Amino acid sequence: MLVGDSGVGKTCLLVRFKDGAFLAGTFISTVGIDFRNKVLDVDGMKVKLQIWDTAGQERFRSVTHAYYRDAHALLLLYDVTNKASFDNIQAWLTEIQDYAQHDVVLMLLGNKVDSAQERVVKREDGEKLAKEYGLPFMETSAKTGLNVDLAFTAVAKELKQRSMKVPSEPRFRLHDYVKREGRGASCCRP
Ligand SMILES: Nc1nc2c(ncn2[C@@H]2O[C@H](COP(=O)(O)OP(=O)(O)OP(=O)(O)O)[C@@H](O)[C@H]2O)c(=O)[nH]1
Repeated sequence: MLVGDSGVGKTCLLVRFKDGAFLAGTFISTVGIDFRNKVLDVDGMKVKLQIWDTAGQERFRSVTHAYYRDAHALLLLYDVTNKASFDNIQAWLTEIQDYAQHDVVLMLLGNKVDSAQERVVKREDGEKLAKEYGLPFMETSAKTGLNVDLAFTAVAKELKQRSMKVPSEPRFRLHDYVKREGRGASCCRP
């Protein structure tokens, strides 16, 4: 799920990743929520990502809250040419803490780095904030495509790894079940 202030470039980042194109021109703000699928090859395995693009505008906040719970990963964006969007990251993190799964994969992205002249948030500031919260961090450009595939692929890799991990403490063990049911446990031991 892509989250962050309105206008930071969430839709453009997704379109760049999905179609390899840049939506130049008039800014059409997302209404509510939208999604696109993309299948990625991660180390020889096909990983299907369903990517939800949320509206950054405050008035849609209650809609997006409902989607956090089911998100496995969040890309949290700010715009390097917009200081307020960077300052609001703290508030977004609070929101994520309140509504998302506690183990959600989270990455911080500073978008629009192609606009060097208008940049007001330094790379080091993004790095510092990410370090403070223990988050992976990248600077991206939906316009040039810089680091866009890299960011989504990093998330897909992490999700794939997690999905393949064998839980260290299985929630359900046949042996315990057999004992509880009063049947001879020995017959079911390997
Ligand atoms: N220069 C530059 N402009 C960008 C980039 N990404 C997005 N934009 C522009 O920023 C504006 C907002 O982009 P969107 O992707 O619609 O922003 P959003 O975060 O989805 O906004 P909401 O839907 O309101 O939440 C558009 O005019 C885009 O063309 C980028 O990487 N570089």
